[in-house]
Amino acid sequence: MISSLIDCLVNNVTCLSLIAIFTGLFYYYSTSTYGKWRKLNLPYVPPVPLFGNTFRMMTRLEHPMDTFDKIYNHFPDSKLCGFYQMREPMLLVRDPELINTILVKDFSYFTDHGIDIDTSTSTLAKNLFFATGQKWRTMRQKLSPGFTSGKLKDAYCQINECSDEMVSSIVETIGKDTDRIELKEITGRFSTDVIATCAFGLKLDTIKNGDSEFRRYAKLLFQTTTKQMIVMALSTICPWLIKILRIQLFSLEATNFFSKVFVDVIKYREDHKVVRNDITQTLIQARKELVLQEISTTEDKFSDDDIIGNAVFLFSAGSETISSLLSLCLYELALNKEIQDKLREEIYSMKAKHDGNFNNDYLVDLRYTNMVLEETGRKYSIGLSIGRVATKTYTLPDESFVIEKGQKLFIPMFNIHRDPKYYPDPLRFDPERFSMEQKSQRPNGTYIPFGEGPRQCLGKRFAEAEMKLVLSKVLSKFEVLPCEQTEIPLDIRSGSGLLSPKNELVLKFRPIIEH
Ligand code: HEM
Repeated sequence: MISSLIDCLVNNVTCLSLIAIFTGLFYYYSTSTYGKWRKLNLPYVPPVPLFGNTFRMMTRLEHPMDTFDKIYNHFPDSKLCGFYQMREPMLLVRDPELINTILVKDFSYFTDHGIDIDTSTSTLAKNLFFATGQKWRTMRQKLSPGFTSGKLKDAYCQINECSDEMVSSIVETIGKDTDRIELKEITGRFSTDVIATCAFGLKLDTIKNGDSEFRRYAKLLFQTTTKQMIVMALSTICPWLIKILRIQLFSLEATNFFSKVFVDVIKYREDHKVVRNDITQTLIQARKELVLQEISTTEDKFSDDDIIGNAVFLFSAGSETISSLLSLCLYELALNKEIQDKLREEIYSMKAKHDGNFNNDYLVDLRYTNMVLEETGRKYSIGLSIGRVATKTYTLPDESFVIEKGQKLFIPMFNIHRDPKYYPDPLRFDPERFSMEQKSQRPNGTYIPFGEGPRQCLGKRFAEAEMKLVLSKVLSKFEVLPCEQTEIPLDIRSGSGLLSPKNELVLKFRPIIEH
């Protein structure tokens, strides 16, 4: 009896000791990085064990936009401050001049995005955005020819066709029973059709025929799911576990769907010797040089998966981003009638000047439209932030701080774009902020919706041309107005990885007679 009591006690003590040791080790591990900013004497937001400063974000109690807003505003007078994303020490760069130095002048120290992702687990992860070092440099060089102004000119005609389809679809809807149009859906269908035809020669007709698998899967790729949040959390706590278990970050269903489509497109073009002046052709050329001829070195080996991964990335980057920004632009135009009228006046007069040719000169002449789009990109920086990692140790130009190799940087573009120091009354939609005069008064690094420097968005010019063309067509035919279903103010905390309207975005479309 006594011996069994002793056994039980010993067992319990062993068990409790093990739990205590494990808890102690776990606590130590989860907080072991938290001394970094204190030691470096950098202002920082005090972290909580394991979650750092991102507990509410990681548990989805708060949108990332709100989490980073609080961190950004914590130290209004600091150039740099620290925070912890789970246990990862992050350096938040608040100073625009320094941001510009990092992105442009001293880019060679900060060439990578600093996203921890095991590219061997998913075809989709093998794309330019996640690529690092020499592999990024080689692939960027191969893909850039697909986005030159010459290639863009070839795309105008296809973008115009899709814009006409969008106008017809609005006319059809209005002719039926309602003049209310839900913008997220129609702009999403439009941008899906544009990227499919311009980049891959696929005529999807999503606008005419309703939802398509392409649109469904493209949306899926940008959605931040609970699984993704868990994988992201795990990748900062125990990255080795993700590697061992080969956990996929992206939807396998969507990855398989797109992989099959693009394998088929490339195979068809090669088998039938079809040559077109588009992004697929650029990818085929990259495949020839990097995969088939193996021009690359061992440091940057490429496989067919790299080609497919980039095709899928370009497809999704080209559809979801434009659809969000276009919806937000039309929303602001509906709420700001004078700006809309001024924009329409410019479209009419430039159409007359260029005899109705929507060519490059026409687009260059759309100066006010450009200002409207710039202001949309400022107020709604859909990417929220830009990431970089120091690929070499870097001393700040004023020698006040050393950024050590491997340090991840967080560039808060959304917050800079809404900082009253650079943009007074930041929630007011005012394209005049982008007049030559006002622009020249702002420091570099205060306007970066597409990033900046050698790693700037590859599709920037494509995106700008596409939005100018579709606005030209739609606003020539319709006046957009708010209605009782329009959400004011608009909540942009959507569940996708991008900032975009959380709920339906409904506007009233009133046909106008073009003069
Ligand atoms: C309104 C539309 C868009 C916005 C606001 C946007 C924004 C961005 C941003 C902020 C980056 C990161 C830049 C950096 O790290 O400095 C980026 C990268 C990228 N974007 Fe876009 N983008 C848009 C449309 C597009 C389109 C239409 C495409 C292609 C069809 C595209 C392709 C890419 C690629 C390939 C990268 C990675 C570049 C690299 O790492 O070298 N984007 N974009």
